[in-house]
Amino acid sequence: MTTSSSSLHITGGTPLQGHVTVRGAKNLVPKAMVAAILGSSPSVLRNVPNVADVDIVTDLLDLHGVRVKREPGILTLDPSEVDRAEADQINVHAGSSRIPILMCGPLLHRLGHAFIPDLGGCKIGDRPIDFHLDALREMGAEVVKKPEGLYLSAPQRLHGTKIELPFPSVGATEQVLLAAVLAEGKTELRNAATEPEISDLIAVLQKMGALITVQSNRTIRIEGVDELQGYDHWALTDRLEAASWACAALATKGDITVLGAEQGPLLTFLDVFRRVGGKFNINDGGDGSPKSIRFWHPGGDLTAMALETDVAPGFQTDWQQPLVVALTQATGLSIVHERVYENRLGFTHALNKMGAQIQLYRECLGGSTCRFGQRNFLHSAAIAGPTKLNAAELEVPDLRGGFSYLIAALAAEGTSTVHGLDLIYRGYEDFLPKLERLGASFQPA
Ligand SMILES: CC(=O)N[C@H]1[C@@H](OP(=O)(O)OP(=O)(O)OC[C@H]2O[C@@H](n3ccc(=O)[nH]c3=O)[C@H](O)[C@@H]2O)O[C@H](CO)[C@@H](O)[C@@H]1O
Ligand SMILES: C=C(OP(=O)(O)O)C(=O)O
Repeated sequence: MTTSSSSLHITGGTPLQGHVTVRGAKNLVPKAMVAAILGSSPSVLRNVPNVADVDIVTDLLDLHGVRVKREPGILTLDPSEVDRAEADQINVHAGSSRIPILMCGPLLHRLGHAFIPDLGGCKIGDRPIDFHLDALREMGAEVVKKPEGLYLSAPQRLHGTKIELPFPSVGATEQVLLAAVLAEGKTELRNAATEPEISDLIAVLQKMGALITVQSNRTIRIEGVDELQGYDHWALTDRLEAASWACAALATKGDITVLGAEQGPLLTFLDVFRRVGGKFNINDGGDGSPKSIRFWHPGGDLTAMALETDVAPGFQTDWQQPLVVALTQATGLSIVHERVYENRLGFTHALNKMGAQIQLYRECLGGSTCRFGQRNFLHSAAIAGPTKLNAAELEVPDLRGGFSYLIAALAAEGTSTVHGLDLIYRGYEDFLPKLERLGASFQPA
């Protein structure tokens, strides 16, 4: 049954089987919406999922005078009357998403000033925004921090500069792109992130008329132009959601076909999935049918493995939590070294309550060192398996951790209760109807 309750009783033990459709990426769509502010004509964005960040950014754009028309899967964004919004109106969205910080460049270009509320997003580390603010200052912005949020102004047009990020941050790379495309002169960004969602944002900006050169050494060169047009763009599919369903298939001994999933952005995940013992079959749409990837557990034992999360093209940190649930069912000792966020393994305590054997370490396990090794964070895990999982009472800690608890409850024996499901709507469109169609057994708590 389908429910909008924020707590569920979930009865495990049934392999998930069937099809789910995955649409545009949570980590691209809201940013492409922000990019529309830069255009001097309307933009059209397609393959848009119903996730919370799209609602939040729709409202923020609306507050700034961007007219957003929503049809199923399609947004039309008209920025012809961009205007200032009051801090107290914007602050309705304080603490709800990470996207508002990316509005700095576009609002500075259009209005000369911007107000940015406190950011939200998953509590998986400190998540500072120093790289963002340093880059904006270097481009000529003035930033004033007040208790209610950040006030930015650019008395003159932002200007190009040379920036080197201390770490290839996704958000800071996007910040520089969105600020540099209309800046005066050239920007050189070194140590940039290269996630597929960034390539897709660059594709959006290129359609708008931006001059962006991507080099092979994490350097991006942007030559500012005087004007950008609107775009028409089909958002890339959410590779993070696709991988989550793959892990659900593996952990529940199921068989799930993810419609919309594409091989390219999932290459690294697919390699790990195969090494653990999962099977997959890729339909790249060559025969005219929709693109999809079928993921299944072939029976027999899964294989423990060591892996480290990393920036692209490495193993994406957002894949880590769902995979850990599957690794509790693998034979032997798996090692997971979380190198992107200092605090993304806390969700494993609840898995241990269910019967998993996961030990956390402050050291960098798995071969390489990272920024967190000398700083006392529990950022490596050793997972002994296979372990039978038993039902438990669970509270969703964050987006991926929450989906991981759903998987764990569906793999466990007995009926679990999962609270705080609202957080999962940040990144998983219609996840309850999808689970229902896959044969999951649940009811409102
Ligand atoms: C909305 C969105 O797209 N979220 C994604 C984005 O988050 P987000 O863009 O916030 O992640 P970043 O890549 O910026 O963060 C990576 C690391 O850099 C650090 N850092 C970042 C910025 C900064 O100014 N200072 C700083 O120290 C962070 O604390 C973190 O340890 O990329 C992450 C890494 O792929 C993903 O897990 C998130 O799903
Ligand atoms: C960490 C994530 O998202 P956000 O950056 O929006 O918190 C995520 O998608 O797993």
